[in-house]
Amino acid sequence: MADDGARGLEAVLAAEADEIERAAEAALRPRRLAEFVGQRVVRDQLSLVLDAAVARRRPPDHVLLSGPPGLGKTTLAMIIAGEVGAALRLTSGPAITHAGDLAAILSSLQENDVLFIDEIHRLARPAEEMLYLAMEDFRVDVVVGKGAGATAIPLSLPPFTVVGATTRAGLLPAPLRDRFGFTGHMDFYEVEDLERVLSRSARLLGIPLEEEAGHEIAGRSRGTPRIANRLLRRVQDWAQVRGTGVADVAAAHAALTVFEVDPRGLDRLDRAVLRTLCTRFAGGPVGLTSIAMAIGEEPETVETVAEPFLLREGFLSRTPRGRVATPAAWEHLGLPVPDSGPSRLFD
Ligand SMILES: Nc1ncnc2c1ncn2[C@@H]1O[C@H](COP(=O)(O)OP(=O)(O)OP(=O)(O)O)[C@@H](O)[C@H]1O
Repeated sequence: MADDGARGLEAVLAAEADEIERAAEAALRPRRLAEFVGQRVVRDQLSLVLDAAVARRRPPDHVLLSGPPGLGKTTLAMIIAGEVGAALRLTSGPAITHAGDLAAILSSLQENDVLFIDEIHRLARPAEEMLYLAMEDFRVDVVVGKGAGATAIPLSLPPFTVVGATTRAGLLPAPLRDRFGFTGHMDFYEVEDLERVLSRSARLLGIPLEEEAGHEIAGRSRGTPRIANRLLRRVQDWAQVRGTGVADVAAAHAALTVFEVDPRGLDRLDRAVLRTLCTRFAGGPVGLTSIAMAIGEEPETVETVAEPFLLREGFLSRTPRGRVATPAAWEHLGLPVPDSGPSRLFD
């Protein structure tokens, strides 16, 4: 009982912390495309699509944004709505458990609304089918009644735009993917772009940020603006509570040490994945689920949060037989690289 109570409290505290994080994040979101840093290709493509829509006085084509978490997909959806002067409705694949939930959302849309569906790859199949009819024909069949007496009443919808976000475009069924007029592939940010994100955020947070400190934080942010902003807020905490009130390089080093973000930007989760792979599974190959279970995480968290970064940084390799730690991973953890290490990659 006491344990349940403690877990309950932990969940409440975690939810509150999440809420605070989300509010802090929202305050730092760019509102216009011109303020959106980096992702030059997607920005250019979007700007063309949006300008054309405004010129034609038509809602823009449906847009799919794909890429790892925290790169700005939600921000871009908000920007799309803002740039064309439309209202934004937000939902997500996991929130729509029945086709009826989606029918309710669709039938309440106003002309030109932008409907943002986060994690669109997690929509249930019946909802997915309803969505592509709505996207193509601006129509939804509302089912009235139950069993043999049920009838589908077609309801026309006003023109609207779907912005779908996915961390895994490959999981989207082709018929749904094909309904999007444009897919923006978002990639990790360069350090220089993150430095620009940080200096903008520091201005908004009212904390003086020294250039060298900005460079240090950006280098440890795993190519991800969400992480850059989060680390900046921790550096701000340190600077204001234990430092001089300025986010200088000493504050950056000290705060990032306290929060266990190492010089290559690996955090606890990344290191847990690598350490488990090296010490419990002898460097692999090993399946994703085994790694996730060994560290008490969801396979999806390991796959979408830690793995893309570890792959990109050359710490991990994916083979048909499972994940393998590269020599760089052993070295980073300060472990001797096993002789057979490199050759196992090519088993
Ligand atoms: N290009 C950018 N310029 C400035 N800030 C950015 C940029 N991209 C993202 N951010 C900031 O990073 C944070 C996370 O962005 P956002 O929520 O849009 O990411 P996301 O890709 O939708 O993530 P998820 O898929 O996990 O919801 C926001 O606070 C936003 O202000």
